[in-house]
Amino acid sequence: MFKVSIIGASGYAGAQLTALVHQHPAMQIADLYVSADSADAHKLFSAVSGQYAHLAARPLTPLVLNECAKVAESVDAVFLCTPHEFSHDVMPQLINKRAKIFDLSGAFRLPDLDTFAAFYGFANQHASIQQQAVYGLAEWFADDIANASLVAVPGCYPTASLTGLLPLQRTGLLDTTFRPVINAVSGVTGAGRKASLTTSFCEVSLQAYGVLSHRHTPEIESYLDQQVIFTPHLGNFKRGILATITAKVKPGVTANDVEQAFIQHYHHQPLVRLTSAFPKVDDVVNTPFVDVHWQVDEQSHYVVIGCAIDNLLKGAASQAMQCANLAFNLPPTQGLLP
Ligand SMILES: NC(=O)C1=CN([C@@H]2O[C@H](COP(=O)(O)OP(=O)(O)OC[C@H]3O[C@@H](n4cnc5c(N)ncnc54)[C@H](OP(=O)(O)O)[C@@H]3O)[C@@H](O)[C@H]2O)C=CC1
Ligand SMILES: CC(=O)N[C@@H](CCC(=O)OP(=O)(O)O)C(=O)O
Repeated sequence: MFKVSIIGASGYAGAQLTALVHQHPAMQIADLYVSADSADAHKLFSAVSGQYAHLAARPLTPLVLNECAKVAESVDAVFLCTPHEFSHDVMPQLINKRAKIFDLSGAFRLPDLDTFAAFYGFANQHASIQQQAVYGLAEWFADDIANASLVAVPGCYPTASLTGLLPLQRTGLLDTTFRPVINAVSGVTGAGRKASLTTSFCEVSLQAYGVLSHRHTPEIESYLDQQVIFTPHLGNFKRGILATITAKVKPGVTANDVEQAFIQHYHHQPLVRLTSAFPKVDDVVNTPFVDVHWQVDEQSHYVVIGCAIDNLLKGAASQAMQCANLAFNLPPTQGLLP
């Protein structure tokens, strides 16, 4: 059995991951952590996350910062489901110990440190750690993930966006003079569990935010190798992301070329479902799948691609688990599908 500790276990992503580890046949939970001064310190996980009230009673342990190295020495995997700043600050203590590290935050996703500072508002001061980080988009970087000591698990919007665009980009079908336009709507859990005015029940109403400035724009561009226009929206539902992407293919590219690109890249990927109609959020919520569908207009060369995921699963916890399965040489869907 692989021993696993989860830091940030009381948050939305951390609680989901805790449940996934619990049901995984080859993993066992060692410790669940919250911050040293957390209001939830010493409470039971099952009491804080009532959805998991049926799980065995486990305390949320306050994490003493200078003891993080010990955590990484005592287990096989550490999942960080914590704010970007915390993941950044703690990483020197965690990395290159016994544990493989899976960081769900954005701290180590952007290889270009100037871009990182511009979009995150603080500097990534660990350039050598950044060089060790592997991007955890499981279907696309499986070999690197298998050998990584630090996996930077992608953001939820980039997972949906890159899954839709990479097949066309990698097969050279995209008209690169046209920036793909990504409009995506996320459920409110995407913003995390902490109370805020923007995400309070009476305030949430479908609205664009982060227009032309969201930190997921450079993340998508870094791994697509192509500039995009990305507009996120907050929707008045709890879970799920629907990304609708408008791109242009090169003149002469047919609908069949586009279909073959998706089939070639995804026919052997059990968690990518090429659906027969544009995807619905409800079909992926509480599942580890990404659903993908597209339509091509051969006259105008436009293609519209729809991708749906559960932001807390394929957009966070189940993708982290896919990465851990790859890193431990386990079947990629183990613990994720019945
Ligand atoms: N929600 C989503 O859809 C997605 C989130 N992510 C990323 O995953 C991470 C977690 O997100 P999410 O679950 O939404 O956030 P939440 O705000 O719901 O949870 C954050 C968790 O981190 C803990 N925490 C905060 N500060 C510290 C600290 N200094 N030391 C240890 N634990 C700490 C919190 O507990 P406490 O404050 O009580 O200590 C809580 O358990 C973030 O980096 C987010 O950007 C990535 C993809 C999708
Ligand atoms: C609805 C909502 O607020 N979503 C979050 C993205 C969640 C995510 O993917 O998180 P990280 O990239 O931060 O890890 C946002 O737009 O900031």
